[in-house]
Amino acid sequence: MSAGTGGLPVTLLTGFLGAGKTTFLNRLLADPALGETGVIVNEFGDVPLDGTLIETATGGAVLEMAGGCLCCMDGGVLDETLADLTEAAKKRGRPLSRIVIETSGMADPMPILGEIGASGRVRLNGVLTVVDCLHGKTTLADFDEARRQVAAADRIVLSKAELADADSVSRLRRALGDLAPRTEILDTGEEPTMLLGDLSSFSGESEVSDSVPHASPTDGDRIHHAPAEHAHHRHHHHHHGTAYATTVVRADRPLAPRALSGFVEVLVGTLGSRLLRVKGLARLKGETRPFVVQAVQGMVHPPYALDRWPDDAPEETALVVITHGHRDGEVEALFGAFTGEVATDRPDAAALSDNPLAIPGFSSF
Ligand SMILES: Nc1nc2c(ncn2[C@@H]2O[C@H](COP(=O)(O)OP(=O)(O)OP(=O)(O)O)[C@@H](O)[C@H]2O)c(=O)[nH]1
Repeated sequence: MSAGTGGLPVTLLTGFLGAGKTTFLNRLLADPALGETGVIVNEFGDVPLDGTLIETATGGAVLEMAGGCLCCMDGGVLDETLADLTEAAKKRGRPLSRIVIETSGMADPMPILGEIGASGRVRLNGVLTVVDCLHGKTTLADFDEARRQVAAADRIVLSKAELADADSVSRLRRALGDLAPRTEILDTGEEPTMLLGDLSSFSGESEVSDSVPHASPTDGDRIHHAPAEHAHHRHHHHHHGTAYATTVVRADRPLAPRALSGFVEVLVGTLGSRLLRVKGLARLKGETRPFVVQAVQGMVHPPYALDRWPDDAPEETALVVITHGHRDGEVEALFGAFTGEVATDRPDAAALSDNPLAIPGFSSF
């Protein structure tokens, strides 16, 4: 994407579900050389976690948009958000020197780039696309959104290289080279200024057409914007309504760690390639701190504790599960089997008797 002139520079940070966008962004934001950076985070699913994780890591100004998808929103929503973020920073006496927009993992970058281009107040610095070395190759083969994210990149940043073997990283690099032959591929370990600096000197695939190749703040301001309804979905290249399903499972009682880990492991095993993402906070027995729970496709990442519960989050377990292809109630049924929580969208008796894992006594965790 070629950069515009004038206005505050905006970098679009994209990449498929769980690729490592937030982790990478936290690393970048920790570098004082980057100056005051405003962040707009867009998550799919109504448990906003990325904003909390970024605030926790940086204490910076974060403006969060949760529960919708930026590329499906009405025109003008992003522009208003950019204005609010800039104003809030000015009021704090810390004017911004750049803005990063982290898209949701299923976002098509093109409509968002259109919105940035239409905004008179900012200029596009470029598009950074994070690609996960563990899952990138299959994700690129299976999901149009992932290919469009790569095709739009000015720079591609590889994450999780240390978890993958050298051969699969080379194969991934070749696949990326086919999709975006002129785009530089870097590692998340590069110098932050190199990664987030002026991207305009690197020309990626500056035109993304419809013919994308088919492969087989502690003191920060946080403003919540209500997402537009998906009914306003414009015609572009993804179909959240049908292809992806987002389920939120909740429990207000503290959970036994074994029940939680059992749920996540069996979910991964049962859903197989249909499972794309699990993330959220858990309230565990004997713990006052919340635990961050994360899985990306078949990989369960180690949970860790935050120092405290976010101010705006209830002290309860709330996990977002994103699947590709949906069977009604299956995620809720598994959660119920491990935690003793009944599915909320079905009559309790049915939820329990249909439960494939209802082992007597097990739900007493
Ligand atoms: N080992 C390792 N783990 C990583 C790396 N990058 C991300 N992760 C882990 O991968 C999981 C997902 O990372 P996130 O940064 O939340 O990914 P994301 O792209 O922001 O996720 P979504 O916003 O849900 O699409 C987390 O458990 C991270 O700790 C990496 O380079 N190495």
